[in-house]
Amino acid sequence: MARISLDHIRHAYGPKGLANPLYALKEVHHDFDDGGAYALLGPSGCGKTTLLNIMSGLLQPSHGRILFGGKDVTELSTEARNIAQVFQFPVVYDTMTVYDNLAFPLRNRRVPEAEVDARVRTILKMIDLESWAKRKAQGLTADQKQKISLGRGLVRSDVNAILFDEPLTVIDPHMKWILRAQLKQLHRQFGFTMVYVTHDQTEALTFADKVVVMYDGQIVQIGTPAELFDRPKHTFVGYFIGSPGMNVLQAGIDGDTAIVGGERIALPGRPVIPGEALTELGIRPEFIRLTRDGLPVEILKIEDIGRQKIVRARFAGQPIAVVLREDADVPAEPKLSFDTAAINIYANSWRADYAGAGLGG
Ligand SMILES: Nc1ncnc2c1ncn2[C@@H]1O[C@H](COP(=O)(O)OP(=O)(O)OP(=O)(O)O)[C@@H](O)[C@H]1O
Repeated sequence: MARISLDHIRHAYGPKGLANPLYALKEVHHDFDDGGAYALLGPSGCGKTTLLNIMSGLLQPSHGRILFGGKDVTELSTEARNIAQVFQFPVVYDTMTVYDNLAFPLRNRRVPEAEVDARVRTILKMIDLESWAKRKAQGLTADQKQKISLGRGLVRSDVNAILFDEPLTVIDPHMKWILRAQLKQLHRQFGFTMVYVTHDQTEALTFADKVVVMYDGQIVQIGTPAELFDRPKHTFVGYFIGSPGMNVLQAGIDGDTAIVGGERIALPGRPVIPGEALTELGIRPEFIRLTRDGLPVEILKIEDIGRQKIVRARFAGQPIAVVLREDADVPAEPKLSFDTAAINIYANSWRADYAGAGLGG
């Protein structure tokens, strides 16, 4: 296992030496800790696969270096980096048995046969294909084949890291939960450094200790699921994590008060706003209540989604969502109350710290 350091990495596809290249990765400067379980989360086209392929050596970055345990591996091939990689679609040898497919990476490295057998049996059990061990892979379904790909990624215990690129896309939903839980358990047991690409927030939040949120070729926040929920660093994180996402309202700032369409909202402190920034107020729907006293609001509709109600409303001319417990009463003429401590202020889309309030970070 190794710490993976990305040292000022940037990447542009297409011919080298263009005056104004279009960067698929703008600037990534970050360390992935030895033994960490990370998810790279973001929408389609934000650069997740590009970043993963730079780590594995499938792609050479246009700028910057990549280090494993402090050693520069930028010029090294995938094989020389000693990485296991699992892709979105199955990569299996159809003419080999399921057992031999799993044994292949170990036999390739001349691991003693007794050890090969022990490891392959463990993995067969994990992916629930024990009864298929002696059958040729060509007869399997796409999702069984993908389980073999996953198993091949996990069979070696001596890799520097295991990289997963949306590995559960073709797996049925029930099996997804099981495999994800097993990956997590394997991580706890063996301490592999794991990097897992996904655009699915549930997948990212359940798998990873640290979620790396990417947007438009940049890492916008790295944090625990709780940090991403409570203190989104960028309005995109607020919007992308959570369902519905964070409310983002255009707001003016007057000391420790936000002004939204003429309504004054107390803040937990005085936000530090650089120069002429565009300012917004962010609050998650879970931290707004409908009360008898408070700010005027127009209710548009109430969606009952089982254990919760989502209230869609208009506040000071802007759309707003409120999440209520299923049994919560909505007063006859409801008003809005914000949980002051849960309000984040954004300047040019980035979260501003509150001066001296100890809420930064
Ligand atoms: N081989 C390529 N040549 C040119 N442009 C590319 C190539 N691969 C990716 N891109 C572009 O680079 C950007 C980042 O793509 P990337 O595949 O890394 O994103 P992603 O977040 O993994 O998306 P997805 O979830 O759809 O796979 C996109 O604009 C994409 O069109």
